[in-house]
Amino acid sequence: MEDVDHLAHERSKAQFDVEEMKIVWAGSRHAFEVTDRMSRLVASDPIFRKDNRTLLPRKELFKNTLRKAAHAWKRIIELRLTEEEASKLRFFADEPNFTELHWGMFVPFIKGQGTDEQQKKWLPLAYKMQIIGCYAQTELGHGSNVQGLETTATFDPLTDEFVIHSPTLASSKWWPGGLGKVSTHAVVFARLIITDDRDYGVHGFIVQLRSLDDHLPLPGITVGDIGNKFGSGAYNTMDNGLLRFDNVRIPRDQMLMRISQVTREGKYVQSNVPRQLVYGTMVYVRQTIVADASCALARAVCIATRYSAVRRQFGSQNGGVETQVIDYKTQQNRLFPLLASAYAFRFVGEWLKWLYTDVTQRLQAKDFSTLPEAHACTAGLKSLTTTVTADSIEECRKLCGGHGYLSCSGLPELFAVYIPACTYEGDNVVLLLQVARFLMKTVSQLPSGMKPVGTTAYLGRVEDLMQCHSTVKKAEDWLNPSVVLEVFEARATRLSVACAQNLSKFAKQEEGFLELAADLVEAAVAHCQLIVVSKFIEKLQEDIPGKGVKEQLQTLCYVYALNLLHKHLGDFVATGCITPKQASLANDQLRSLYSQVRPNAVALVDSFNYTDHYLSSILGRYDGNVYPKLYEEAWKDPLNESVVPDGYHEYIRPLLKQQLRNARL
Ligand SMILES: CCCCCCCCCC/C=C\C/C=C/C(=O)SCCNC(=O)CCNC(=O)[C@H](O)C(C)(C)COP(=O)(O)OP(=O)(O)OC[C@H]1O[C@@H](n2cnc3c(N)ncnc32)[C@H](O)[C@@H]1OP(=O)(O)O
Ligand SMILES: Cc1cc2nc3c(=O)[nH]c(=O)nc-3n(C[C@H](O)[C@H](O)[C@H](O)COP(=O)(O)OP(=O)(O)OC[C@H]3O[C@@H](n4cnc5c(N)ncnc54)[C@H](O)[C@@H]3O)c2cc1C
Repeated sequence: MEDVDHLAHERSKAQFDVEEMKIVWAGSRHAFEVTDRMSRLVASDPIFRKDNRTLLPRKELFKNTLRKAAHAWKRIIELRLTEEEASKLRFFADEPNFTELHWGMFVPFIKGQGTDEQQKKWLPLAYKMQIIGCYAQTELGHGSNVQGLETTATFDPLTDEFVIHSPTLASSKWWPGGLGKVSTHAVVFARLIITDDRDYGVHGFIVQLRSLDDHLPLPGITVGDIGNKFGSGAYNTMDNGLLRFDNVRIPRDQMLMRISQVTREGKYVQSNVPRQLVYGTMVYVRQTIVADASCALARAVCIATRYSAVRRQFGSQNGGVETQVIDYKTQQNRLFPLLASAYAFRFVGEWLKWLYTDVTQRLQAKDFSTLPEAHACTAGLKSLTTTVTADSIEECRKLCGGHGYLSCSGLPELFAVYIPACTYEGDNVVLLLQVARFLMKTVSQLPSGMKPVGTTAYLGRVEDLMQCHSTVKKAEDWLNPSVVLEVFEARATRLSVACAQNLSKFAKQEEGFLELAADLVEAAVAHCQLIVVSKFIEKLQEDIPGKGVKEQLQTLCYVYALNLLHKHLGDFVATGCITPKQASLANDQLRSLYSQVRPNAVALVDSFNYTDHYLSSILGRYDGNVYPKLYEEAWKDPLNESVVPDGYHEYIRPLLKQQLRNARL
């Protein structure tokens, strides 16, 4: 009972309107209403229970996932859910499965790359789930280097077909989610080869893999699961697959032909659009991964914050209660920047969604000018937010001490499910190198008078930013958005310009890129952090209703920025943006901001509006009733089903008897 009181008291200290903050977090009143309704629907349905997940063997686990996915689809149809509601329902069901790839990649790929006719043929089947699709790009030998893929699609003019073939072991498709056991169809990336034996590079094809009658692989197709992955439960609910083609024939019209076509005569026709549009689905998914990062981070932070308010260690005097661990400055210094990052990623995710919608509309009007920026922003922010989120989930586990290591804390499985986000949809370092390439191009165009726009507009003020020195004289001076923004812009500019200067010393730019890759990655990170800081500041310019809500967000924005400044002090001081004295003032200010966050911390994580079902964590329970529930949970473990364990007679008893005999000798 005592723990329940702790959180009630915490909630009573909040200095802002939590209900209004929930709406800010959700993005709008409508989004809040849909999210709230869907999360409760899932939480109240026993089929979506997930407390036994980590104990199930893979086959049972997988079958259970299929059951849940089928049940989710049944509910979506019965309740006539909209696309938005259906996607929220799947989100709160909270179990990676084939439907993510079907809805998240297969359908968007056909929408983005299919001609009107192709869309008319395939989309209705996919929408009704009469076919199930996946995204088969990566191969055993090549993932990052998409141009290096080896699967071939050779046009046969005699039959008007493509022959899909895996010429080497390394060309086996390897990793696609949903491929191993479920998908009937796949979008397959293969090198297009036309009769003249010319290789036209990588293109997307729709290939049927399994019979729609008995689910057996079609002739020429070898398909299966790639095996168990990191952690128990976790991502093992997904059937990541392998796939080989032995001269499999598909009709010509199954090459996705919006961007380029092969005619009946075998002529290659390139529409007047950049060929990179074939990577468009990756841009779309990277953008969704950024939004998803804020959710995963918020989930870990919610658990760690509530538990830190419940947990007490040391500091009792005269038999009084001990100190809540959340009151230790070290705990605050580790936890509150993560809380601030969750909000920061939420807002940059909202902005990125806007950017993606904008570039999509422009592409439809044949305006390709913002495509490089959209690629750089989605790649860079995907990399930054997933790296921070993965590291932060582990930090939250440590913030929960020993109990964080228990499965029922929810953190080990969250970590195991989340960490591949640093690799899929582009390895995070490879993606940062793409950002660096974009930055170097922008800097190299400055002398010709080219005015950078969008997220690189600050580079247009390169001369000022190379010279400026922060004017901060006292700690409170850091509580000024333009002061903060200026130092982040100056640091990003100076790191990019230094890289560009070093690159110019190489005779061949590609050689320079390889040699300076580590510095280039640091410049890219500085640029991406600047985007997050600036979008948080922009968010604060909006009219945000609700008592105290804006003030809380302001505090979190400064926590986010000043903590980054503290962590990357080397960059800021070495590039001369700030002095060591100003850095120390920033740290003083940060400490005082932590004191402002402290009374609001529990209410700030309540604002995520997560159900106990979604959190699946005894440490993060809304009521804070941690110890009785931990005690109860321990007894549910299969090891505790019998008092004396299986194996006692074979292995423990003989051992004990042996020792007894030895002792007597
Ligand atoms: C509805 C609800 C939501 C659902 C959510 C669903 C999501 C569920 C998530 C499920 C979990 C997992 C799924 C995982 C799926 C996958 O992993 S799919 C495979 C992903 N693979 C990759 O990401 C590979 C990474 N590699 C690449 O992207 C590229 O090859 C690379 C960017 C490294 C390109 O390298 P280059 O060597 O430069 O190659 P090239 O192709 O020649 O490019 C030259 C040129 O093009 C520019 N470029 C590159 N990519 C893009 C792009 N995507 N868009 C626009 N422009 C691009 C590049 O910058 C170069 O430009 P330049 O001006 O010539 O320098
Ligand atoms: C859980 C999961 C789900 C996936 N789902 C799918 C899917 O549905 N469909 C699909 O097609 N694929 C999928 N993938 C594959 C995924 O997209 C690739 O694994 C990813 O793009 C990384 O490529 P890679 O494995 O080739 O890594 P590699 O490129 O081999 O990376 C290995 C190391 O080399 C480094 N490296 C590589 N190139 C460079 C470079 N140029 N400069 C510096 N360092 C470099 C990387 O940073 C990394 O440290 C999935 C992967 C996982 C883990």
